[in-house]
Amino acid sequence: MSDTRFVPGPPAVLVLEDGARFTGRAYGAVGRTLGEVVFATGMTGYQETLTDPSYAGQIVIQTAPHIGNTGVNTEDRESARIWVAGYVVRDPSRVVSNFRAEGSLDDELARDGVVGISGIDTRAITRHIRSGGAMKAGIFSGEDAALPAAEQLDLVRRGVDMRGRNLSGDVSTGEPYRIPASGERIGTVAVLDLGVKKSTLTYLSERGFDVEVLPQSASADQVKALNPDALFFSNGPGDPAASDAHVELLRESLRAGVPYFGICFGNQLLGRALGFPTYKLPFGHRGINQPVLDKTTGRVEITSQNHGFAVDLPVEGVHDSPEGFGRAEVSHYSLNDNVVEGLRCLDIPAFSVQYHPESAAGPHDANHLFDRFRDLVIARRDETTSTGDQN
Ligand SMILES: NC(=O)CC[C@H](N)C(=O)O
Repeated sequence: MSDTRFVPGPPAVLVLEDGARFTGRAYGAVGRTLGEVVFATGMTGYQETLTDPSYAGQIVIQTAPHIGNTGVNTEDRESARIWVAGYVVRDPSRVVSNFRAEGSLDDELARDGVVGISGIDTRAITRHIRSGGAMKAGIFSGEDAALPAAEQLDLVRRGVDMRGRNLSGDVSTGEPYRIPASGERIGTVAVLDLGVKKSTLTYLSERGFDVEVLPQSASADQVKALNPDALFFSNGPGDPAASDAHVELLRESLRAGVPYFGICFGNQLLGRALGFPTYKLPFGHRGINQPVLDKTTGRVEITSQNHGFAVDLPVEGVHDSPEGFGRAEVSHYSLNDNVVEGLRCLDIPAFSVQYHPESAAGPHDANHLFDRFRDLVIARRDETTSTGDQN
């Protein structure tokens, strides 16, 4: 148990684009931050949530009231830093109490310069957003808390909209790197890092892939130079409609018959590559208790999710790809609201899910999808060996 004690910071205010104001105390860094306000319903796993790069540009409201109890540790980080644009909590733990803790969340937020606010009725704001939709917001603390309310609101309204936003360059690795297979080696997977989480790379390596991680700016030639047995696009922040270069990169690889698996942003980009549009959800899905039906097995999985956009397709039926990639179907959908949660191509070796089979945080119901990917790659390899197809 650490003796790090949380002392509530100076007054702070959360201002929403529609004019709503909620007062509290500074938590983490003191100052000003702007972003899109969204809520996450996970009862555990705040550290994994905060270090998920998909949250870049977003002010996250945690509906679980008590946050920070177990502090922070190196092992539970999903990336090198906290990525949320701001953090809104009800009741930060006064003490850190866990044998794995290396420090407090309050200090970690401050270290990464993340402005937060505590003492907020997070459930009330969640209900507000549930009816009003995700919107722009700002947290103002310290000197910024004293700015006139009209000025604060003006700053919030002039903030950047998540629609049309490409944030991949902010979160992706600058340089390629490699993680060797830790299981029995089956081949090489090229991973386009659009904001990848550590757990995803671990799962891929454990399934026998040498994992070649590429920056989001990678060219088709860079991918080809690796002669990969498979391609993977990660989760990531931003609007999939603003990622044309990634869509083109994916199309080129799909045309060459390279097996593909995508998670979250990688699902939206598969949808776009096939020629289907994406759209913005009213308030998104963020939490670790989201029920999804896997149509291919008839099983329900309780999944970890974090998305504000989705692929626009009817969940029933088979859909012809307007881009000439054959037939595709919705393989998974949300049992809460029928939103598309997975795609499966019937004529090319490609599939993807909108949710997070790597969990972290969340239940492990969907981990088997990494096996599905490995099996797809092995099947494709056996097929090309027997037909002499060198694609
Ligand atoms: N976790 C993700 O990959 C999120 C994808 C996308 N940025 C969305 O909000 O829908």
